[in-house]
Amino acid sequence: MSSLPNIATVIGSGTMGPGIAATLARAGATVRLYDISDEAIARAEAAYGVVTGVLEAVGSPMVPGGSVSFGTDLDEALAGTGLIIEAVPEKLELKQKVFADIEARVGDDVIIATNTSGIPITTMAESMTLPGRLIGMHWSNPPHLIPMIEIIPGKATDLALVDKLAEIVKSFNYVPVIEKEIPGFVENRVLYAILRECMALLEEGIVTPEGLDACVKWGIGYKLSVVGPTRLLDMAGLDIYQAVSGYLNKELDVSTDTPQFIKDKIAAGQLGFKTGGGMYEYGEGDVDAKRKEIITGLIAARKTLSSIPNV
Ligand SMILES: NC(=O)C1=CN([C@@H]2O[C@H](COP(=O)(O)OP(=O)(O)OC[C@H]3O[C@@H](n4cnc5c(N)ncnc54)[C@H](O)[C@@H]3O)[C@@H](O)[C@H]2O)C=CC1
Ligand SMILES: Cc1ncc(C(=O)O)c(C(=O)O)c1O
Repeated sequence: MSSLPNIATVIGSGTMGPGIAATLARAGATVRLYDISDEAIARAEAAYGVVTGVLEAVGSPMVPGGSVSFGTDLDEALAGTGLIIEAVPEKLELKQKVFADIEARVGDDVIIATNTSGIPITTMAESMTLPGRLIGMHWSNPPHLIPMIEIIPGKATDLALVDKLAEIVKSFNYVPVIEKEIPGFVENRVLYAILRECMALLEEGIVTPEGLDACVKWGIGYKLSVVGPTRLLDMAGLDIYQAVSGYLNKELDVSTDTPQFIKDKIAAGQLGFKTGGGMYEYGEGDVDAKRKEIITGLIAARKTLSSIPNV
């Protein structure tokens, strides 16, 4: 019998919600996708169609009986649910308010998971009536394509939940990675270490954005998609790592704030795809074309990576 509850609820239907909901539905769950905004729900219904096409394209197995419904009624969204995944904006007070609204409506045994990118679970749970039921469940974007989920218990989390959630994640063929709590968790700590150095190299004019993307994609991304960083050290030689890290680590960027040029872009309304310009400029139709290219590339890469041994 699947460990995935029959009914699951996703709270927040923005960038992450539709892909999470579709993944759970594909595994057989009746999923309710809830948002406070009618516009967000309308966008999510459209996004769900696209996501379903992507899941077909990667050959994601479909367990009969799964479905997604969309709505702005919280009572309806939570009725009979066994698993709630919160995916509202990354603001502590907002998330705590959402947890209070949920706890007032569901039984004590319902799991509440948060897709926070890195706010400590312990801090979020402080305002809860039953803090033991909150657990971090960090999906990576796009959530219907990246088959890995970080599981992070806070100090108060009931430890039985860790194994239970890991089984749920395995039930839809994703890899659960169980971690100790630390700000940013593991994935974003590694990603943000890379991004910090990348932004410093751009700011200092060491490399162009095109050059940086090519270097990181082929020199680092391609390799690391096949061999993880620990195995990579064995491949390179620990002596080489010692020799290079001995002079290089002290040269790496250690700034603690967001780079000024990024702040300037944000102040000028340049947020990336969502505003038609960011690190790159996009003309008419370019954003849609780039999004398609990225999804097509991720589908092809996932198929290939799934067919080779896990080294
Ligand atoms: N965007 C990304 O690449 C990733 C985001 N995350 C995390 O997932 C969470 C959600 O992120 P996104 O989907 O990007 O955010 P988003 O801003 O795209 O969507 C959030 C949605 O929540 C809705 N919302 C706001 N208040 C609400 C409430 N009280 N009840 C229900 N819905 C409410 C908004 O209307 C919006 O549709 C954040 O914690 C974020 O840090 C995690 C992994 C990747
Ligand atoms: C830039 C960036 N920041 C955060 C996240 C996240 O995992 O929360 C992602 C992502 O890809 O998932 C990201 O790209």
